[in-house]
Amino acid sequence: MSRIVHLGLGAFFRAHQAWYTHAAPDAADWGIAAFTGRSAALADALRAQGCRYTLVIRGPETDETVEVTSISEAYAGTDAESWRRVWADPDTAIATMTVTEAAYADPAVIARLVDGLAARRAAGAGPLAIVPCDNLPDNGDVVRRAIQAQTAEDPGLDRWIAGHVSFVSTMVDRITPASAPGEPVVTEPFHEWVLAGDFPAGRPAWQAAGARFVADVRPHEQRKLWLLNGGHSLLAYAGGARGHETVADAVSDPACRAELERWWDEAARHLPLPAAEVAEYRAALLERWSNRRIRHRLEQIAMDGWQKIPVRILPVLRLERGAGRLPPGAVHALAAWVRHLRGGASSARAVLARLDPALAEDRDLVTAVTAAV
Ligand SMILES: NC(=O)c1ccc[n+]([C@@H]2O[C@H](COP(=O)([O-])OP(=O)(O)OC[C@H]3O[C@@H](n4cnc5c(N)ncnc54)[C@H](O)[C@@H]3O)[C@@H](O)[C@H]2O)c1
Ligand SMILES: O=P(O)(O)OC[C@@H](O)[C@@H](O)[C@H](O)[C@H](O)CO
Repeated sequence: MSRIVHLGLGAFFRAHQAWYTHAAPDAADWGIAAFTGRSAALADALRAQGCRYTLVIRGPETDETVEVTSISEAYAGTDAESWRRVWADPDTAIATMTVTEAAYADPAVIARLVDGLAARRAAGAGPLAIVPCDNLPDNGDVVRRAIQAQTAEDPGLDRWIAGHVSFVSTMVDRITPASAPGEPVVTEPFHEWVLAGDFPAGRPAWQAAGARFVADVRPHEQRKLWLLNGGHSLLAYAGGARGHETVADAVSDPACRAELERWWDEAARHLPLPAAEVAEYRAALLERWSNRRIRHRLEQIAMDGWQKIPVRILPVLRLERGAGRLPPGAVHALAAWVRHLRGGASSARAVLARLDPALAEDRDLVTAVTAAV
């Protein structure tokens, strides 16, 4: 039986949400019907293994191997008939997604959710929770607004969604490098999942596996997006330029490490959290990133900067500029990204203008980023 439908059968989903569901004490009641983004290859490979797969939890010295059994069905993203059937099933209580940050701006992705919701409404299958698990602030709200933009001309569906669908915002964390279809998924021992929102048709006892249910996910999200993901992006661009291949390589380079610490100092000033908690998180990140047995490639992290920089670096940059400061850590992160983009016609000003026209008018900032490129 499947009671969760998932979109985006990538490595992270298999290391995180599927693992949490597998590890929950009531796992037997909660199968997952998982859909790939588009291609059939991963769904075929998974089905050939009875939907079971190996998760390698890779510590600094040893591996733990888990056979994850929470996926009950696997389909190609193009299988619209199965998609609608699962959404229309009254047993389905939750829809999760990991489709990359870029996909939230893709109307076709949102249209698939709308299609599923319309099938559910037509079947009278009752309420459910939508739980996005990508690295975006207020991801529940982002999906709600994107869906509303598409259902504005269908007031019946719009009202049904308002009365039956809960949008849960989440902070998700578990470093999981890319893996090929059929290969085990490799992940780190650390895992974190913080969720805010209702589950009107129930949920697995994910808390038993370490998930936390809170009223407001924002402080957790900012800590993770600014320190971990912002630090990752900085290392990806600055470390890549210095010839490093992985996060562990870059963070062990004193020049990259100094830039990282500067960025962290700036971000920490704006986190609504006790200083001791932030210091502990920074220390834990350095330990996680120095695990050389996890080969997390900078090239993978550097992708889609246009979606990542606005949520990882810009919030802190704006707060610093608002306080009249020209923050060297954020400036260097932007400069490293501009350098990474160069080769095309990008200049610091053009990059800033695409991010936010107001930033491109900030002459001191443009001059500082240009000088640092
Ligand atoms: N890998 C990590 O360490 C990690 C940690 C926390 C959060 N995340 C989040 O999970 C996302 C996916 O990471 P991953 O490691 O699984 O990557 P991945 O490349 O293994 O998987 C990405 C998935 O997204 C799907 N996808 C991409 N574009 C799509 C589109 N336009 N429509 C529908 N589906 C689409 C792909 O088909 C694939 O199933 C990240 O972008 C991030 O937001 C990842
Ligand atoms: O997965 P992306 O492409 O959103 O970002 C790359 C990394 O910063 C990210 O995957 C982190 O490893 C992850 O967010 C840790 O939980």
